[in-house]
Parts: sequence; structure tokens; C-alpha cells
Amino acid sequence: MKVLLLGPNGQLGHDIQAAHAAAPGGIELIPFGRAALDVSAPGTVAETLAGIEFDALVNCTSYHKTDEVEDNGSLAMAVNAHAPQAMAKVCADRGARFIHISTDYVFGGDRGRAAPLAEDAPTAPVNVYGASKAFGETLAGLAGEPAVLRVASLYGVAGASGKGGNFVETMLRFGRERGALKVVADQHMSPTATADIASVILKMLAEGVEPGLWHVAGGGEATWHAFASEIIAQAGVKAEVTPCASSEFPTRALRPGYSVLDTSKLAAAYGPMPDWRESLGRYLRAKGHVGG
Ligand SMILES: NC(=O)C1=CN([C@@H]2O[C@H](COP(=O)(O)OP(=O)(O)OC[C@H]3O[C@@H](n4cnc5c(N)ncnc54)[C@H](OP(=O)(O)O)[C@@H]3O)[C@@H](O)[C@H]2O)C=CC1
Ligand SMILES: Cc1cn([C@H]2C[C@H](O)[C@@H](COP(=O)(O)OP(=O)(O)O[C@H]3O[C@@H](C)C(=O)[C@@H](O)[C@H]3O)O2)c(=O)[nH]c1=O
Repeated sequence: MKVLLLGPNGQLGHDIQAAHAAAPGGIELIPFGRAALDVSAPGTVAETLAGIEFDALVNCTSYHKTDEVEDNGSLAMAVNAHAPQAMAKVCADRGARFIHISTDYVFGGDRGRAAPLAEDAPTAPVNVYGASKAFGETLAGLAGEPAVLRVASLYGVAGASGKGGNFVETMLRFGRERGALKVVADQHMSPTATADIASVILKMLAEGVEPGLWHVAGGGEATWHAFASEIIAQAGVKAEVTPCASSEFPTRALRPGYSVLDTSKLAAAYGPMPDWRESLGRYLRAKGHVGG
């Protein structure tokens, strides 16, 4: 099976390539980077892909600097909504499987929410990035039959190329430099290692995946403060991690107060995701932040 991978050099794309290199199965993985296809021009997607042979397309591209996106809605709509729409149509026309990556930030508007969100929960984004990703889910679904994987709060060894790193590395750097961190404790989410998502995607490619929505996120839940505290503790960094309210850490974009994903559907089909603390430990070892 030939699988075309868009966004191969991002942190998720990198880990898909690593997982494939470790166990290729019957898959020929074809990395297809920005130089081959710039998805900020969605009108070129169909023409460019027309010349390439593939049986499945995995789209890891995104414009997702959450605060910056607030003031760049057109680019977000092109990359996060209209490009996936074009990809879905190309795949539908040639009978190829399409796996598209979305986000927990399609949620957040249900302010009283305190229970994990299943795939059928109504979307209610609270920022432009989330809105563009939610629109991408809708347009791709109308144009074809994508499997849309909603993932959350990612960290991977390559670091997000689009965000300039990841939350884990930022906390470790700030902790070492400043000895003190102040982190929001009223935003609840699902920290997720891209290595774990990569394994799921390879299973989905090998075993087949039903089109529709899939929540693919780390087991358990955390606030960003709890996540930061665990990062600092596991890495053995001497730093105080103080909780604060979102109002004390103002940002350009509003964030969801609660966007924990219910992964029961995924667990029933492909097995449970590892607890986020275990995955964090594996990541810290892989990056050399802790021994062993
Ligand atoms: N990072 C996170 O915390 C979260 C991410 N997600 C979603 O997960 C997916 C993967 O994220 P992640 O791996 O962290 O992101 P990265 O920023 O690491 O990777 C994004 C990839 O998209 C590519 N890309 C961006 N713009 C374009 C463009 N105009 N044309 C072609 N390629 C482009 C980048 O290419 P290049 O390397 O050339 O810049 C990069 O390879 C995305 O869909 C994102 O929305 C969801 C929840 C959380
Ligand atoms: C650096 C820092 C951040 N924060 C807060 C800001 C924010 O509310 C929260 C997370 O910060 P970040 O800016 O790293 O994360 P953010 O950009 O909100 O992360 C999101 O990215 C997009 C792409 C997604 O799809 C989401 O799943 C999610 O991962 O932590 C602190 O409280 N203290 C700090 O020192």
C-alpha cells in the first residue's frame, strides 16, 4: 500500500516516519513536504496530487500557532479548512483512504463542561484556530469520506515545526532558566505523545479505518499546571510550579476551559491509549532529559 504523508517534518509526521521505519509492514510511506505541495494554496492540491500514485493520504499539515492565528484567519482557513476539503475530494475521486488530523480545540464553548467529550459532542470552538479546524472537518466530510483524528496537546521528539517547539520543552527550559513557573490550572485537556498517535495511525492503515471522527489522545486528563508539574517532577528539575487562573496568564487567543477527549471508541477498536504520565516518561527518556 502506498501512503502519501503530508507534513512529514512536523512532530507527528516525524514520528509516523519513525514508527514506519521500525515496522514498515506492507506500507510504502512517501513523505511529501511543503516544497512538493504548499497547502496554503488549496487550489493547487488537486493538480499536484493528480500526478502522484497513492492508496492512502495522511494529512499532518496545519497552521496552528494558536495566538498568531487569531489575526490570520485567511491563512488558517486555507491550510486548515480548504486544503483538507480539496484532499478529501481527491481521495474520494480515486477511492483512496484519507486520514486527516484535527484537534480538541474544536471544543471549549460549552463552559460548564466537566466530562470527557465523545466524538458526537457538538463542536464549539473558542478561537480562530479551533474554528478553522472545525470547518475543515465539516468541509472534508462533505467532499469525501475522511477519517478525522482529533488529537490534543501534542509533544514529540522533533518539536512542532509550526509552533517552534512544544510545551514540554518550554516548561523544562523555563524551569531550568528561571527556577519558577506559573501555569494555568483552569484549562483541562489530554496531553498526548505524537509517538502514541503514530502507532495508532499505522494500525489504522494496516487494519483499515472506518471514516468518521476518532478521538486519539493520551489516557487520563490534566490541567496545563498538572502537566507542567509532572514534567518538572519526572525530569528532576528544581523549579517551583505555581498554579494560576487563565485571567492571570492573558493570551491573544481564548483557550477551552475543558477539552478532554473521550477515547472509548478508539479503545474498543484499536486498544487503549497509554496513560499520559507513562508516555511523558518515554518522551523524557527519548530526549535524554532523564536517564535509562
Ligand atoms: N501541536 C499541538 O499541540 C497540536 C497539534 N494538533 C494537530 O496535529 C497535527 C500535527 O501537528 P504537529 O505535528 O504538532 O505540527 P508541526 O507544526 O510539527 O507540523 C506541521 C506540519 O505542517 C506543515 N505545513 C504547515 N504549513 C504548510 C503549508 N502551507 N504547506 C505544506 N506544509 C505545511 C509543516 O511543514 P514545515 O515543516 O515545512 O514547516 C509541518 O511539517 C496538526 O493538524 C495540528 O493541528 C492538534 C492538537 C495539538
Ligand atoms: C508557556 C506557558 C503557557 N501557559 C498556558 C497558556 C495556555 O493556556 C496553555 C498552553 O500553552 P501553549 O500556548 O503551549 O498551548 P496551545 O497553543 O494552547 O496548545 C494547543 O495547540 C493547538 C495547536 C492545539 O491543537 C491544542 O490541542 C493545544 O495543544 O498554558 C502558562 O500558563 N504558563 C506558561 O509559562
